[in-house]
Amino acid sequence: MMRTRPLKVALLGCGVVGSEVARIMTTHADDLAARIGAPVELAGVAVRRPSKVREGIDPALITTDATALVKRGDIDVVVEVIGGIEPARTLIRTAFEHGASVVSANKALLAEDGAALHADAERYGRDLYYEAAVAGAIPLVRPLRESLAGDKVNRVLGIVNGTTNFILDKMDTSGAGYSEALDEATALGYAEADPTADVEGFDAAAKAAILAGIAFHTRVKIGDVHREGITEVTAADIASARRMGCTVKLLAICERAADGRSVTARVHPAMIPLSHPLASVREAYNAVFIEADAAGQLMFYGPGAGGAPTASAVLGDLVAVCRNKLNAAPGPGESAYTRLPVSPMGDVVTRYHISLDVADKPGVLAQVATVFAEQGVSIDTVRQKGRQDSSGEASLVVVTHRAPDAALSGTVEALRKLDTVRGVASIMRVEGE
Ligand SMILES: NC(=O)C1=CN([C@@H]2O[C@H](COP(=O)(O)OP(=O)(O)OC[C@H]3O[C@@H](n4cnc5c(N)ncnc54)[C@H](O)[C@@H]3O)[C@@H](O)[C@H]2O)C=CC1
Ligand SMILES: N[C@@H](CC=O)C(=O)O
Ligand code: NA
Repeated sequence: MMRTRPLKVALLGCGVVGSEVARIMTTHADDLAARIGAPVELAGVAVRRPSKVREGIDPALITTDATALVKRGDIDVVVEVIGGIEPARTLIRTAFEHGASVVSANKALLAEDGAALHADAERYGRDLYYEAAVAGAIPLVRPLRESLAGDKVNRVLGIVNGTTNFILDKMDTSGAGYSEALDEATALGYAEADPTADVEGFDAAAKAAILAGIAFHTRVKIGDVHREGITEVTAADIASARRMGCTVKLLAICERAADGRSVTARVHPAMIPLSHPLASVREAYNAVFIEADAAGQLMFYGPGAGGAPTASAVLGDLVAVCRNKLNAAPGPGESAYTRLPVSPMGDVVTRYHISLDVADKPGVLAQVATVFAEQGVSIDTVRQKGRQDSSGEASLVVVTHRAPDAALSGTVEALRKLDTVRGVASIMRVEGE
C-alpha cells in the first residue's frame, strides 16, 4: 500500500551528476513512488552558485547552506554529489547524526575514509550506499556486496575510469592528441573536477580500493593501491602495442594471493591482446571481470561515466535506501572481517614489454639476455630491428614471461646500466593473456 507522506531527499551538489539526479527524480516521480511504496520529494538542493539557472528545480529549494540542510531533521535521505573529501565527509557524518541515510558517488572519500563513514552509519542505524562511486551505471557494488556475498572472490580486473579509456581509445583509433582527447572527455562530463585525478590514476585507484575492500571483505585504502596513470603513455607505446596485436588500457587489478593470506591492488596502463574482451571497450565505457570460486568468471560492462549513467546508479541506491527506511531494515554495512594485509607491488607477478634502443653490434643480444637471466626473468619473445639511419643503433623489443614485479623492475634498472643500451624507450606491463 502506498504511504502518502513523502520521503524527503536533500541533494548536495547540482553539477553534472546532481542535475541529472534532480531531473530523473522529477520525470520519474510516479514510477519511483510506486517502486518504493511512498512518494519521494526533493526537499532541498545545496549548491555553490545559487544564481545559476537550474531547469526543472524550484528556486525555493536552492540553498548555499549545505550544513543547515543536512541538520534539518526532517530529511530521510541525503544524496552527496559534491565530490572531494571536505566538506563532503563532515556533511555525510552530520546527515547520519541528524537522522538521514546517505547515497554518495564520492569514490575519493570512500577510498580514503570509508571505514569511519561505515562505522558512523552503523552507530546511528543509517544506510550508506555508493553504487555510483565505482564504474558509473554498471552494477558492481551491489553484486559484490549482495549477489556474491556467499561466494569467494579471488580477482577483480577491469577498466574503471571512463576519461582515461576515452583518451586512450581516441589516441589509438583516430590518432587524436592527448590534450584534445582530454578536453573532449571533460566537455562530455566524464572527467573529475580536477582531471589530474583521472589521468594520474587516482580515480581508478580509489575505485580499486573500494572494489578490493568489498570483494575480499577487508580494508583497502587508496594509499594501499599501486598507482600509475596514463600521462607517460606515448603515441609510440600505442603504436608498439598495435604491432604486437595489442592495445593499451588503464587497468585496475585486485587479487587475492594464492595462499589466501594477503591481497594486492594496482592501477597501471597495460598492453592487452586485441582478442581480449577488454580491448573492445571503447570511449567512456567500463568493463570489469570478477572471478569467484563458485560463480567462475563474470563480466560487467556499461557506461562508466557521465551525468545520466551515474545518476541511474544514484537513483537505484535511492530506491533501495527508501525501501529500507520504510521497512525499518537497514541494508548491508561494511564487511571487513578478514583484515588481510595488502602486499606491495614488488610481490605482484606480471609480464613486461620492454622497448630498448641498443648499439647495433654483435654480442648485444647476449648481454641483454644475460641481465634477464641474472634477475631470474624468463624471456618470451625478442624482436630486433636495425635502424635505417647512421645512428648505429637498433631497436630491441623484449616481452617477458610472468615474474615478480620487483625482479622485472630490477631487470630494467640493470639494463639501463649497460653501455650498449642507449635508452629504454618504453616499459609496459602485459595483461590478459
Ligand atoms: N561525472 C561523472 O561521470 C561521475 C562523477 N562521480 C562522482 O560524483 C560526484 C560529483 O561529480 P560531478 O557531478 O561530475 O562534479 P561537478 O563538479 O559537475 O559537480 C559538483 C557540484 O558540487 C558543487 N559543490 C561543491 N562544493 C559544494 C558545497 N560545499 N555545497 C554545495 N555544492 C557544492 C559544485 O559547485 C558543483 O556544481 C563526485 O564525487 C564524482 O567523483 C561518480 C561517477 C561518475
Ligand atoms: N571521472 C570518472 C567519472 C566516473 O567515475 C571517470 O572518468 O571514470
Ligand atoms: Na556502479
